[in-house]
Amino acid sequence: MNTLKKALNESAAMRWGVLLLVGFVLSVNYYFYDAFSTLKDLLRAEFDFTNKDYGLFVSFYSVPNTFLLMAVIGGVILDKLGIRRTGFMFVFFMAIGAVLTAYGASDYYGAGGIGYSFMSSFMPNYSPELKMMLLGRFFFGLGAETSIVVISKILVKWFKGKNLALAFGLKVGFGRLGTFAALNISPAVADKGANLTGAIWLAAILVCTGLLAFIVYMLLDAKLDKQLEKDSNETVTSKPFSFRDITGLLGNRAYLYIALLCVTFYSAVFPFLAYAPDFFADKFSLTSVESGKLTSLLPLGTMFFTPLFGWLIDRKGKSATAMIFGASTLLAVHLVFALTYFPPQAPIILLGIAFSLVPAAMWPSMVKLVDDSQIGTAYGLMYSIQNLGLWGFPIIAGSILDATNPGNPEVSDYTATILMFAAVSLLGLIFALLLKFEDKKKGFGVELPLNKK
Ligand SMILES: NCCCC[C@H](NC(=O)[C@@H](N)CCCCN)C(=O)O
Repeated sequence: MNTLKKALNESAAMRWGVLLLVGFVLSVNYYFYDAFSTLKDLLRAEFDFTNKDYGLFVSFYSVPNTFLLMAVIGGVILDKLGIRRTGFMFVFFMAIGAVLTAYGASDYYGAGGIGYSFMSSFMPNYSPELKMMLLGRFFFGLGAETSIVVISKILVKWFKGKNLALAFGLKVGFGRLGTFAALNISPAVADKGANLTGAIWLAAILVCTGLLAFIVYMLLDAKLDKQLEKDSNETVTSKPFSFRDITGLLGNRAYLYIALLCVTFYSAVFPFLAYAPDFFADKFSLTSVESGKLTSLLPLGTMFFTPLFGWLIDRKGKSATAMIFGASTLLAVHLVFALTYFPPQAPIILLGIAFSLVPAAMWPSMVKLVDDSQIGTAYGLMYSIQNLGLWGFPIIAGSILDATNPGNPEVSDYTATILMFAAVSLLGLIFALLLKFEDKKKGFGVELPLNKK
């Protein structure tokens, strides 16, 4: 009889339970990120947000990750402090940031609550509400990006050798579920402005429940470590972090092209999504609930398509071609949105296909381009570069919108803004093509099935 007790990660039920738990943390992260896109008009009506103010608010998520290189540093901290301490710290930052944002939008704060007079004492062009919400978004972003890296490491710990690729595909699916929920729930709760703060507090409370879920995960993680008779500190990498790793990666043309594809592709999707409900509402005369539902077709499709494309690419390869196809589709969809009144349902589904193809092909391709020992730094750096776009493009989009719609009217013309997203998609397509040529020249094997390095 086998007297040895099975380790927790040997149990399939435990593994999928862990995926549910950390998937929930990722869902609330994406929920909060996307909860404001259907509230854009209400923020304008309630707090006098210009389009640029709104863009600034969306982009503040990326300030710590880009300018303080937090996505890279977070990965280094993770390797040093381990999953539990790093995860708790960064999910906590996320929760603090979410609560500060909701506080900034609350009636109590607006009526001169704690911090109001301080926030009124500088930069008078920005309202005290906006400044408090920016501070919140900063801490939320600081925690959110590194917590995504922590969750990847948790999945490796529990699923290595046991459906890891599927677990990663489902992880992205959990993120999209959060976006889908935000686009549907947020405008319904806000009730045309009657309960705007309620919708923001709901998003903040969800992030706090994510912190509770992470604490539950920490108990399982500690138990697993005990069973494996090793402290998570033992996961420390033997190789210390060096800035030369970064310069080395940037000297690898294939890495550079995939990082540039990452920033351009995601900049034409996430910042677009932040404006999409308002764009659809204005162009097709929809209510915020209807335009939220329409936009949510995109994350709904990606929930299913991303794992499916991941599974296909695992077996058939053709990652570089998939990225070219995804980037061209994105370009075509933005041109249709900008220049025609074609019913938006079909293009948004196509956008969902593009938004599944590129992530499913791009993230795993990294293993073909860089050495295993550099993979953490390679992803961290790619996140930081990506965040540069997630920081800049919401502001650029808002500025174009303000410039082409003087007087901040209720119904805006989005043509120039969406053409800007089309131009960014075109750059993405060029980088995808360059990646394919570079791969052909150097023989990295990006087109081969993933299990053949
Ligand atoms: N293993 C990498 C998965 C990344 C998924 C990717 N997310 C990001 O790129 C984040 N850095 C940015 C998220 C911003 C919105 N929440 C994705 O496709 O979602």
